[in-house]
Amino acid sequence: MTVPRALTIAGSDSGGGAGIQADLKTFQELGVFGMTAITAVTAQNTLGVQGVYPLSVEALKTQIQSIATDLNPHAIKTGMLFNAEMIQLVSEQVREYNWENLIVDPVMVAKGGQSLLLEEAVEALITSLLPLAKVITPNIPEAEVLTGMKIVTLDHKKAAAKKLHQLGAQHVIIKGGHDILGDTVSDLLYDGQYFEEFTGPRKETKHTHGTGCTYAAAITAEISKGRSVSEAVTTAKSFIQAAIEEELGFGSGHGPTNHWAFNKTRF
Ligand SMILES: Nc1ncnc2c1ncn2[C@@H]1O[C@H](COP(=O)(O)OP(=O)(O)O)[C@@H](O)[C@H]1O
Ligand SMILES: Cc1ncc(COP(=O)(O)OP(=O)(O)O)c(N)n1
Repeated sequence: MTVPRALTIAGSDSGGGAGIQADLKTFQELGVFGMTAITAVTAQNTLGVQGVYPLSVEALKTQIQSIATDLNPHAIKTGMLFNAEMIQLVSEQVREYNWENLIVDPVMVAKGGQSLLLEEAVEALITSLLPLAKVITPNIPEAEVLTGMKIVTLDHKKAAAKKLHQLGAQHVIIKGGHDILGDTVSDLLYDGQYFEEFTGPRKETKHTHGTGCTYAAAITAEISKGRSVSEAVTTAKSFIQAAIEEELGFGSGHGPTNHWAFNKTRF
């Protein structure tokens, strides 16, 4: 039996709700062996980010090399990449190792407003990494930065998704968490030909720290098992819906989502 394996290249969140920690918990819950290459260590809790400590490009390069030359991940996710040098390096290594199942979560800003990507790195993200992506998963503010378009309506979302596809991403998912408030939340998937919407009830809660990381990690886990992008997003949407609905409720600020809610019937 082949064990599905996924690599996350991202930042560490000491609070455990986002970043590497969210990715590993999600991989584990979905039956996927998780591996990590850490870009930066952050000091975070539910109130915000208290510190960002990037690793050297050399340290990142060696971590990815160690994994690539022995452990053969079936899918690779990127999260917080912090600066242009790290984006350049990851792009080179994705090409070098012929990694086709690349899921790019273009993390820019934490919920509390702290920057997790330097402004000057956006261009590298667009020109170097985005064209290598099988799937890119921006939220609305990230899609606005990447496209230079204002996104309010569904037509705006569709136009932005088309632009991101033209820039080279094979599949684009524009997430709806930042949409104008309604009873539902819809994520829009575009594969270059068709649009598909994934819709669920909106939960009124402040405990949404790490939703984007968790969702992209669930997509990555499913793709590492050989699922299609549409199948992977279907499972990921159920996973994040359960993780938000069954809230854990701790911390004085934006608490983490519940990574074991999706599987809780098994315990
Ligand atoms: N309040 C909510 N209720 C239900 N689903 C949500 C809610 N907020 C976000 N989601 C879902 O969580 C995932 C992440 O969305 P989003 O919040 O837009 O990303 P990010 O965390 O990157 O800002 C998406 O699948 C979105 O539909
Ligand atoms: C280390 C680290 N990486 C990514 C994020 C952003 O996570 P996200 O899932 O977008 O959730 P919020 O920060 O928006 O709650 C992070 N905070 N830390």
